[in-house]
Order: sequence, then C-alpha cells, then structure tokens
Amino acid sequence: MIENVLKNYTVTFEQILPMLQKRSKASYIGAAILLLAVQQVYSFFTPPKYLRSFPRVSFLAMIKSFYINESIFQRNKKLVAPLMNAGHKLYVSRLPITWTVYITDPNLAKKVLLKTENFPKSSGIFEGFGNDSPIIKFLGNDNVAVSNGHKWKNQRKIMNPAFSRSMPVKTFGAVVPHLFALIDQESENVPITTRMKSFTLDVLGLAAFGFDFQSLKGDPEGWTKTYNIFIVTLFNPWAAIFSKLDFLVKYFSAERRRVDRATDKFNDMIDALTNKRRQDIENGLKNGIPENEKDLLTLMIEADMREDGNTSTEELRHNIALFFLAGHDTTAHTLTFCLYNLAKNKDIQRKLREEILNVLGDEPVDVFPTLEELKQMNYINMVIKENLRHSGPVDMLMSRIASEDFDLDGFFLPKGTKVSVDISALHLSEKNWKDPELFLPERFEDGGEHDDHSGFSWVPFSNGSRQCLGMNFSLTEQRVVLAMMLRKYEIDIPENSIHRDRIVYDKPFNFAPDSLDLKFTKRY
Ligand code: HEM
Repeated sequence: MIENVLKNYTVTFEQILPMLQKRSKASYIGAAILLLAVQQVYSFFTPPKYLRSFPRVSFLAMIKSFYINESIFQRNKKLVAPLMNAGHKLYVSRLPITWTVYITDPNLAKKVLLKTENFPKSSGIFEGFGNDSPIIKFLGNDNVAVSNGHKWKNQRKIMNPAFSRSMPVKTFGAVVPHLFALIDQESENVPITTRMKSFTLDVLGLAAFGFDFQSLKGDPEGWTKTYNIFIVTLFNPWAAIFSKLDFLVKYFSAERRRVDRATDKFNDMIDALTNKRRQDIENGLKNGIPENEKDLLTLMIEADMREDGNTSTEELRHNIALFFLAGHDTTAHTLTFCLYNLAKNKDIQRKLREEILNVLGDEPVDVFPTLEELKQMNYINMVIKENLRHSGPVDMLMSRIASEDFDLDGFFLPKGTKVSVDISALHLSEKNWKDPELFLPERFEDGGEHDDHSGFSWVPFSNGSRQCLGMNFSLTEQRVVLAMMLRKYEIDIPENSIHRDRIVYDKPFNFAPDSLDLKFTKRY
C-alpha cells in the first residue's frame, strides 16, 4: 500500500514538475490571485471563528430576499422565524456589511438597549465611506446618530431642548391644505407614496430650518429634485456593500458626479441659512415667535448660545441633514402604510373617524387640530402604534459594539463584536404577537395584548437613551395629518389595484411602493 502511494507520488511529481517548470511567471501570479480570491470569497461568507457557534442566517439568502423585494413578513417568516421557533434569541448574519449578532428576543433587547455604555454605537454603514463620498459630505461621520460619549452628550445637550420645546402643530396643519389640493385633483388614483414624501419633506424643511421646499406646489425652484438626487444614493444598499470602492466611482460615473454636485448645492444652502439664522437671533429677530413654533435650527442655535456657543456651522449642518435622513422617508412611509392599512380595514377607519369627529366636529370645512384636541384622542394613538408595529419603516437598528466580553443568552460575545436588534423579528414574530399579520390597534388599548409583554417587543423608535430624538415630532405630525385627512375623506384601495390583497413591494426595505394608489372620496 505505502509502496503504491510512493510510486504514484513519484510518477505524479515527475510529470508535474516539468510542467510547472515550463509555466510562465504570469501563470503563477494568476494562480496565486485566483487562490487569494477563493480565500477572500470563502472568508466573506464565513463568520469569524468566535461567531461560528451562533445560529446563523445566510448572508446570501438575506441578499436574495432584498434583491427580489420580498416583504418583511416573508423575509422574517422564511429566514428568522425558524430560528426563533427553535428557541434561539439571537442570530448572526453579515448585515448590513459586517458580521453582526442580531437580537430577536424582547428581554435581551431590553438588556442591550438600556446599557448604552456597554453597547455604544458603531458607525455602521458610515464606516466604509471616505470623506468625499456624498454620504459623509452630507451627514459627516460624527453626527448625533453615530457619535458616542462626550461628543454625543454635547450634541444632545443642544438638541434635547430644541425637540422638547418645538411641537409645531400649526406648521404641520398649514401644509395639509396643499396636500388636499393635489388629492382633490387625483381623487380616484392618488399616488400616495409620492404625495406623502412631498408632504413630509415640506413639513420637515419648514420645521427643521424654516425652508419651504414647495414640493407639494410642484417644486418650482427644483429643491425637491436636488434633494432626491442624493437621497436615492444614500438609500442604495449596493453602495453600502461596495463602500470600499466608493472613492473610485466618481472617476468613471457621470451619475456619481451629478450626486456630488447636488450634495454640495444642498450643503451650501443649509450653511447660508444657518449663518443668516445666527445673525437674526443675535439681532433679536426671532424673539416674538412662540417657542413651540420656532424651527429646530433656531432652537439649537439658541441652546448652543446658552451653553458655550462652540457648535460649528458644519456640525449643525450634519445634524440638520441627519434629521432629513432619519425623519423624512421614515414618516412618509409610515403615513403611507397607515392610510393603506385604514383603507384595507374599513371598520378601523370608521372607528377612528368617529373619534376624530367627536373631538373636531363635522362642519364641512378644514379644521386644524390643536395640541389640546389631539390629547383628547386615544384610538388614533392605538392605530399609529399598531401601524408602526405592523408596517414600521425601520427593520434593524444600527449596530452597537460590545465594549467588553459579555455572555449573551449563553453565548460568549468577545469585546468588539457588533450587536444589533432585529426590530422586525420583535414586531412580526408569533412568539411575541398573536396573528402578527393582522392589523389590530386594540393590541395597544389599556390591558390589551401589549401590556402583557415583558421586555421590548415594540421598539419602532428604539428605546433607552438612544431612542429616536424625533419620536414625538413624528407622532404629532402623524396625528395632525391623519385627523385632518379622515375628517375630509373616505379612503379606499382602488378595485384594480395590484395591492388590493397585500402590498407588492418594489424596493428592498420596508418602503411603500411607488405604484401604490389610493382612492379618496370627499366627505365635504
Ligand atoms: C416614523 C418616524 C421615525 C421612525 C420610525 C424613527 C426611528 C428611529 C430609530 C429606530 C432610531 C434609533 C436608531 C438606532 O439607534 O439605531 C432613531 C434615531 C434617531 N431619529 Fe428617528 N425615527 C423617525 C422619525 C424621526 C424624525 C422626524 C426625526 C427628526 C426630525 C428623527 C431623528 C432621529 C435622530 C436624531 C436619531 C438619533 C438619536 C441618537 O442616537 O441620539 N427621527 N429613529
């Protein structure tokens, strides 16, 4: 036997060696590159050693699910629920770009989210991009959503008072008639996703820095177009996956250069407004405006002046830009889905309208709700909460980094491991909610299903000290526009809609499809 092996070895060696000797240098280099590539591909798809014992969701399966625009329900059912049903409370996957541990259990989510110092934020998708990429030029890499420690606390010091003082219900209400004007023209087939994006952009522009995008008025000055040019790139998942190549792209892509120009134009506009606003405040021009109707930029500059006045125009810009990234599409998609869910569940729509009419009356004129009137409505909050559970726009939190070694549900988590919370697993799993695909606002009534939960099973805005800064802003905006819309219109899904039974997605995340039309019938 050994003789045979030796014989074969000798023959093979004698035949192969001369062949190898005849090969050119280039073929060796080619083979080495090929081997390196195979090794790179292998290590790309294989978790690091310390995560190999964790339950795993295949990266390829996730990417495929995003690529074919599966709904978040389908993705969760197919890829995550089987692990949860097998008793696992977490899993690892290579998402969005690096290996991360995702938590799917409410009590474990609570443990991680309340321990901000143990699990500080990682810079997540920002980390692969260079300083001259549009993402970093727009948002910086130290805005309030990605910074930690003193830097984060100092930013929150000027933002917390701005967000707690500002509740611009008048601004929210004042934009609604422009939305109504478009709905009245398009009543049978209103492209609701597009309209809601315009509505929330106009609202955010006015409330954040007193700027009117005029998106609902047809975008006469082109600012909505400029904004959309770069915002589409920011949400492109492929840009995040190939972020390391970003620095090369502008040399051969005219489209990328167009995005760069749009980003510069937008940044210059915010800087000019910020400098003007500082002067206006110093000259006392903002004194007469009630606190809750001042825009966020004014309130942040005022708060900064009360502190040490050290916040630079660039830092303010990065955070204003972040409010757009964090607050524009999120609220637009949430409102779109809420109107769809109300059109699909007419009993719930009727019940909600009844509550609104009880508080605001049924006179055939537009009524602009006040904060006090909104506080008298309870069912509207249940509808909004259920919509954020059922159709919330954020699937997963930005990743955190374990600041030391931890034991998480019996798994050893070494210092430096990335950790995130899978919001859709918490919101859509049968482990946490009965019949999770049904839209049932009553889950959130006093003593309802949600009250029986322990831990964090409802976290559309996250929780703990890194909870969404714009939560109350967005909730109030939603209450104002829903109350005004339901007073004025009966909302239905058109007979021939492809979305009649369920949403047919056209984008990789839980974003409302552009093809979604709703039918609005005037009540007055
Ligand atoms: C339906 C609407 C919204 C949803 C579902 C939402 C959701 C979230 C979530 C889940 C986070 C935590 C992210 C993480 O820790 O990984 C967050 C953070 C944040 N959101 Fe929102 N958001 C919404 C609207 C807004 C609005 C309107 C604004 C501003 C005008 C805003 C500003 C922020 C900021 C500044 C942070 C970072 C807070 C920090 O880290 O200290 N959001 N949001």
